[in-house]
Amino acid sequence: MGNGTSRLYSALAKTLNSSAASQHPEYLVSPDPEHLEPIDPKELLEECRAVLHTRPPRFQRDFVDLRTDCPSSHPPIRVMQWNILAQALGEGKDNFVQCPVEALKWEERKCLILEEILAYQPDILCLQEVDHYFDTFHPLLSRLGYQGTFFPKPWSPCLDVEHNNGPDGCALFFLQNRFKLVNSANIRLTAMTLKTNQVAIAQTLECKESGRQFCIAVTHLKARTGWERFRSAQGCDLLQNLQNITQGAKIPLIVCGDFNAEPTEEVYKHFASSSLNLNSAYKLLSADGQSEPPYTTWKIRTSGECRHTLDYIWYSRQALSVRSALDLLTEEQIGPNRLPSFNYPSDHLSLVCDFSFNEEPDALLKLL
Ligand SMILES: NC(=O)C1=CN([C@@H]2O[C@H](COP(=O)(O)OP(=O)(O)OC[C@H]3O[C@@H](n4cnc5c(N)ncnc54)[C@H](OP(=O)(O)O)[C@@H]3O)[C@@H](O)[C@H]2O)C=CC1
Ligand SMILES: [Mg+2]
Repeated sequence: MGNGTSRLYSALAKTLNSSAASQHPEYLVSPDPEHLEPIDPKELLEECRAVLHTRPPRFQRDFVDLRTDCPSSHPPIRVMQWNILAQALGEGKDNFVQCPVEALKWEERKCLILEEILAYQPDILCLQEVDHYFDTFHPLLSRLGYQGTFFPKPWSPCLDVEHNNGPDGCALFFLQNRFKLVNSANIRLTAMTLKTNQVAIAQTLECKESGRQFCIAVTHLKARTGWERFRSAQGCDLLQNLQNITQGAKIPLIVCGDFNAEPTEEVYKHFASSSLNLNSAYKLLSADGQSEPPYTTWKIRTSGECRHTLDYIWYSRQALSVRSALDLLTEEQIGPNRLPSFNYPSDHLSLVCDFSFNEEPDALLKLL
């Protein structure tokens, strides 16, 4: 084992002892990433695989080429949307009755999450249910070259769980060598003017290669049946905020989220028909380009099997094209006990898309 690997072991090991943070508000303290050594993603991946050696191999998922007519002179922007399952909720509240407790051990589940991120190497990472930001994801992803932002839920249900690691919330990471942060907004969502427990982060980024700007947002709307009107109001508030941030859709937009809403819900319809002119990227995987996938989350609770489409990547349909999207896991891969499991760390699947800017008509002529 070379020096680099030993350093990594200590980096990973450092994050393994994070449960101590529950006694102190240490989750609010983060080491200065400027003083941390960069990590080679390949070496970190090897470290994760070493920790996971007793587990079954990860599932194979392929990117589906969604050939667009538009040529592009710049590399695509890869965006990952993922509700990673808060550790405190998975162990303390979610009641995944078919998932063995050993499959939820943070020391290993953390490596499964990192393995998924490292396998697809997104340029932008939009996460929900993050309750290990300061002790795990921020230090490690900073060393991989990401700039991160975290916005915790004001009354995170994680705080009700014994030995919790602090509140869960949304996190947004982008690769610093590809983008420059132009502005950033942490948004506490309202519903009919009332402040709610749900949040969003919206950032305007500038691509270093092309100089083009776009806005990227991440959110996690209120869960559970009976809250459809509440989610709808939260969605309207988010759309209003995004209208302002994008100067009325002048700046192209990508919105990632666990909307906790099926495509039949009002909040979905608000997004689909908004004047921001958004399309849902994963519809493009369907034969007619009009249908959402059959599920993005699949679990078994005491109440029974829960198979739903709740997670989306919305994008400005005029300014951006989806070049490819990562296929979902099949029912066979997910297996009879559903998610989470020994080989997949969350009850939600990650969604990953490659975007490119549609060229302005003048630039397009030059490329042809
Ligand atoms: N500490 C305090 O003083 C206070 C604490 N609270 C806590 O906050 C909670 C409400 O917070 P809120 O943000 O509105 O929560 P939500 O209703 O949005 O759900 C919170 C989490 O629970 C998961 N969830 C969804 N359905 C179920 C289910 N059937 N069983 C178990 N978990 C589920 C969701 O995961 P997913 O999105 O993946 O479906 C989500 O991450 C209360 O239950 C309470 O515990 C509230 C106020 C004050
Ligand atoms: Mg959840």
